[in-house]
Amino acid sequence: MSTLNYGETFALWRKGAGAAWGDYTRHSFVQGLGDGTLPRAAFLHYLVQDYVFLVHFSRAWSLAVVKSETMDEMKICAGTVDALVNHEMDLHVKTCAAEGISQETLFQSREETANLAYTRYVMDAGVQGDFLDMMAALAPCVMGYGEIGLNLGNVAADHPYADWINTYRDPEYQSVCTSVGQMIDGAVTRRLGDLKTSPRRDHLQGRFTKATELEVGFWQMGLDGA
Ligand SMILES: Cc1ncc(C[n+]2csc(CCO)c2C)c(N)n1
Repeated sequence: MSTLNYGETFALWRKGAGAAWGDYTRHSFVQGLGDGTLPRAAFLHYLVQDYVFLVHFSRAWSLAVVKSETMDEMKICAGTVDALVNHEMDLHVKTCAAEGISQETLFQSREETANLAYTRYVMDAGVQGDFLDMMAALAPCVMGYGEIGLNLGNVAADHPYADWINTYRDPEYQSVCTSVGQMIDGAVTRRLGDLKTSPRRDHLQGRFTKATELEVGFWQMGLDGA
């Protein structure tokens, strides 16, 4: 499985999350994206909420810049903030505009509880904890979408969700997952040595698993609110 090259720490956390990881990456929302049966209303509901999500996620990655201890950590985290603020959020605005959702509607959308819970959980991991607490809470988002993109595989150009799927299947996105995974491995070694024997192992696993569960809640919100 190509998730192997997302790093050792991720592999350990992914396994430790147990059933929650499959609930996230194989959620019925994801199956619907893959086979094209996801109702458009559910996708758009998700996209609008995801815009608000990305706003707060950018704030969280910015806090990770503050918590960085090396140039490598700082570069990856600052690069993610740049990608989110200057590229990915624009893409949401354009996709929504193409679907007849105005910028005004997007900006005024009400943040749903499942959405708020996830991003504020990640922010709090950083306020209360250190860089590793943040990485454990941020990793499911980055790596999960990479794995979902690979799982969904090659789709025809006229598939209704081809753009979405290809964004995450793309080698460019896959290499982001690899770099983030390497950076996390380095950050763990630097601070803890061997994660498997570290007293912080369970706490960090708890953060990763909780964030994974919050991703499940996010997909469910997309389906329920449509
Ligand atoms: C709910 C939700 N979870 C994950 C992502 C994916 N994602 C969010 S930020 C980012 C770039 C690196 O952090 C990626 C891939 C999303 N859009 N929405």
